[in-house]
Formats: sequence, C-alpha cells, structure tokens
Amino acid sequence: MTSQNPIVLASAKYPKPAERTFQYGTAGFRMKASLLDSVVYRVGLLAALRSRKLNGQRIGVMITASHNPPEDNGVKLVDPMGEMLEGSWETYATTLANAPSDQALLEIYDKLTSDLNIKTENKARVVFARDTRASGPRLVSALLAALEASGTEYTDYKLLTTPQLHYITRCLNTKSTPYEYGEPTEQGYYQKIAAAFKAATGTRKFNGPVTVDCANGVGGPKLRELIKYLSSASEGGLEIKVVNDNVVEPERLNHQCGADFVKTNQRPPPSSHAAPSARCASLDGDADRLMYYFNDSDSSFHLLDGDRIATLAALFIGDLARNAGLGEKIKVGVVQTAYANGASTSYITQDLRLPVVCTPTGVKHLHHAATRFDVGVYFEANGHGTVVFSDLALKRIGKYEPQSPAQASALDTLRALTALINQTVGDALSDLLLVEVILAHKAWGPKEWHLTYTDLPNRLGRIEVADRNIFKTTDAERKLESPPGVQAQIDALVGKYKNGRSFVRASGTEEAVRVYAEAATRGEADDLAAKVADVVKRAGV
Ligand SMILES: CC(=O)N[C@H]1[C@@H](OP(=O)(O)O)O[C@H](CO)[C@@H](O)[C@@H]1O
Ligand SMILES: [Mg+2]
Repeated sequence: MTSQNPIVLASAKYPKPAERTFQYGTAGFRMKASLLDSVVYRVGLLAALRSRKLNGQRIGVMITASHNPPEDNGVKLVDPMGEMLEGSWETYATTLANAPSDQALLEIYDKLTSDLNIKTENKARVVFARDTRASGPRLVSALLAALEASGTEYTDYKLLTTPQLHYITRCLNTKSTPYEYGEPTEQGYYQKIAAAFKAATGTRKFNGPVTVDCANGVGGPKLRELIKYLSSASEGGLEIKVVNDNVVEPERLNHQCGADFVKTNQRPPPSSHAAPSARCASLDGDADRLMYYFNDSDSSFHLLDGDRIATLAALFIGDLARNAGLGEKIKVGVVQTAYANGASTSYITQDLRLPVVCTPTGVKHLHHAATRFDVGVYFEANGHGTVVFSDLALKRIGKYEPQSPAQASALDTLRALTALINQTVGDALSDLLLVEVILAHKAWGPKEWHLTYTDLPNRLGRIEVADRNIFKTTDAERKLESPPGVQAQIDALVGKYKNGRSFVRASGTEEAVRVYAEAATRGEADDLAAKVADVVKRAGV
C-alpha cells in the first residue's frame, strides 16, 4: 500500500507550503529558513536518486545561504567530482520541490527512477554539512528523514565551509584511484593546503600580517583551525589576524561585515581599523568568496575584488609556466562574467595577452568554461572563483624535467599551486593563501597589486519590478532580447558616455533586476546607471 511507503510517511512531517513555488536557482534553493523544510527533505531524495544513478558515488548536500541574512537558509547539491550539480538535474530538483502532496512526491520520485533508468538495487551514499545558521540543525533533521526513507548511507560532516564539503566529496569519490584528490576529512583538507602553502612560499617573506574578516560565519572557526597547521609568524610564516568570527550570536552573521558587505558598499566593515596599506580580506558566510581591500595613506579605500584576484593569479601562473619552460605547452585562459570591470578585461587581453571568455552569472557556468583551458582562471567580480588545471596540464606539470635551476624553482611553485588551489570550487581560504603566496613572491603590497590597472568607475543597482522574468537576456547576459525595444534604449544611453557599458538582467537569487553600468568617470557611471534604471522601471511595470 503506497500510504505505507516510507517516503510518503516521512514527507507528511515536512509538508510543502501550499502557495509557494520553489526554484533551484543560481546557487540551489535559498529563502527564509522557515519555508525550507519540505525543500530540504525533497533535496535529500534527489541526492539519493543522483547517487544511485551514479552507482553509489557520494553526492554532497550543503545547507547554507552564504551571504544572505541570518534568517535565510539554503540547500545545494555537490556532484561526485566536487562540482555543482549537473544542470539537467536542477529541473528534477525543482519538480520534486513543487510536488503538491506527499503522494505526488512519491509518484515523481518513482517516475524519475524509471525515466532515468536508475537501478533501485544500487547503493545511495550522501555526505552533508551546514554553516553556522541557527536553522541548520532543524533542516538537517529534514534531510536525515529523506536519507533514511530512501535507504541512503550517509555521513554528517557537521559544520564545514561550502568548499570543504566540495573537497571532501571529491576525495571520497577518487579514493584509491589515479586521481586521488586527498584525505577525505576536514583535517586532510588543512594538511593538504598547509603543506602546499609552505612549498609554494619557499623562502619568500610576507610583508606584515593579513587581517581576515570572517563575516561571523563558518569561515571564522575554520580559518582558526587552518592556522594551527601553518607556520607561525615567528617561524617566518604568515600572520593571519582573524576578526568578525563571532558564531555564538548567529544574528551577527554577514551583519555589517563580510565579502558581500564590502563589495556592495565599496567600504570596509565599520569595525575595521586597518593601518594604511595593511592587507585586509573578507570572507562571506560560507567562505567561498574572498575580497581584499586596503586604505591608502590618504585614507582612500581600494577594493581588490574577484577581477583583481583573477588577474593576479593569471599573471603569476602564466609567468610560472613560462619560467618553468612550459609556456608553449600550457595555455592559461581567464573566464569572467559581464560584471567584470572592463579595465580588467582589457588588462588580461592587452597586457597579459591571455584569452578571456565571458559566461552567464553563476559559478557553474564559469567553472565549466574554465575546464576548456589547460589552466582556467575564473572569478566572479564578487570574489567567488578558483583556478582549474586540466588533466593534461597536471600531467605535463608533473612529468616535466626542468632544464635549469630557475626552471626547477618555477616548476616547484607551480606544482605546489596545483595542490594549494581548491580545484572543485571557489574557496576563500585556499584563495587567501594563493594571493598571499603571489604577493610574497612578487614582494608586492596591496598598492602594487592595485597599480596593475585602473578600474573603470562602476555602479551595481537593484530594482524591484512586478515580474523580473520578463527580462530575458542573450550574449552571456550582456543584451536584453525582451521586453522588446529596451535594449535599443540602453544602447542609445551607453553611446553617450566615454567607455560606457551597461547591461540589465534578472537576478537568479533575488526578486529583483540588476543594473550594471560603468564609464570613464564616477559621475558618468552613476548617471548612466540611474538612466538605465529608469528605463528598467518603465519597462517593468
Ligand atoms: C551580481 C552578482 O554578484 N550576482 C551574484 C548572485 O547572483 P544573481 O543571479 O545576480 O542574483 O548570487 C550568485 C550566487 O551566490 C552569484 O554567483 C552571483 O555572482
Ligand atoms: Mg558563498
């Protein structure tokens, strides 16, 4: 009798809010935590299906809402190699989440099982973790109910950063293969990164400490843990000052601090008292985004965002490959979105002479495009990104016999970077150490880094309209194809500004439309943004 089915029985405890329609968005499901129990339960079922479909490979489930306010939460799935869930499965997630009743849910679950030829006798294995939000433990119970009901083996990794769960998922699925990624534990993560950081740094010196604002999220305790594995400043290691790491009061999460605050407000967290030219960095709530910034001697604030991290990494890795004698064999490329500052794109193509690809927003798109290069550097302007090395590049870097001491030294550093960089997903802790290694090698402070190019003044706005879905884009989100006529109005405005560029797209994570504009001066960028916003408001009513 179907009413006795464990999936139906457990589902009754996590009823779907009737009037709600859910969507697996840019970064999974994300909303007020109070609305999320049924979604998490159903995501648990999907994780079971995905694992069975892939012959029992581990699937990761991360419960987090990243930079969103403390009362929000979210859930997303991690594929076996530590990548984001394959695109076609997002639709199944959405369908399951919207099943109107427990019985309908079971029918969709069974239909997916047969449509996707999933062998029910296969094992299902899931690993999961959460950030520090107060709603996390409650949502974990909903997830557990689904894993039990679907006969899934699971491991609860408790509190982790999102990238740590991605790392562990890949380690588990590559264990005892030629592609073994590392020890599938939190400790293994720290050991791997710390050893690689030491090797990549070599004898270089750090120019003073770096202060890291942890957004009062899971990155705080995890960074403190990582520090235990690194050489101390007295041993010549990097001094890391941890601030905003209060996870005891969950309401402080992302409040007046963190990577999103810094990027959106273009100013340091109010609690920051950094000395001139001191290196400061901010993580977001689940520690997959990183922002750097500093105050100049005249107190002017400078942001070193994802574009800056991408250009720094591309410059350094390109030089290392050449110096190691692999310049011809390893092609470095950069992947950005339309939100990348136009000056960064010109710097990459004209100064670094590297190819740039532009993809739609969302790291899954960038990651995918980056894997087409031997070494693909990808970052969103908001600080989410990493570097991926192709199997061929890894093989070449691993096998190459250096022809001189200089080549040997560059090769050693390059090899260390392949282990330091989390290749599964953007990882603020790993990216932080990557930036520190590069600055130490170049003997650069934030000022020298900032001098590599001059950002075009820009403005990112957010407009609430009746229905954001009428705004449909093409050309990697750089042009609107609907509503009709709106793009022509934007083009006409852009044409009036020196170095003007502007585009409009519906957010994938919020009920809003985003307007981006840049131009030669601050006044012109603001003006262009305001005028384009007016066009959007008129079109959106
Ligand atoms: C302009 C912007 O920063 N957009 C963010 C934001 O997406 P939207 O689709 O723009 O809401 O959240 C995404 C998930 O964190 C992130 O990948 C993306 O970069
Ligand atoms: Mg995040």
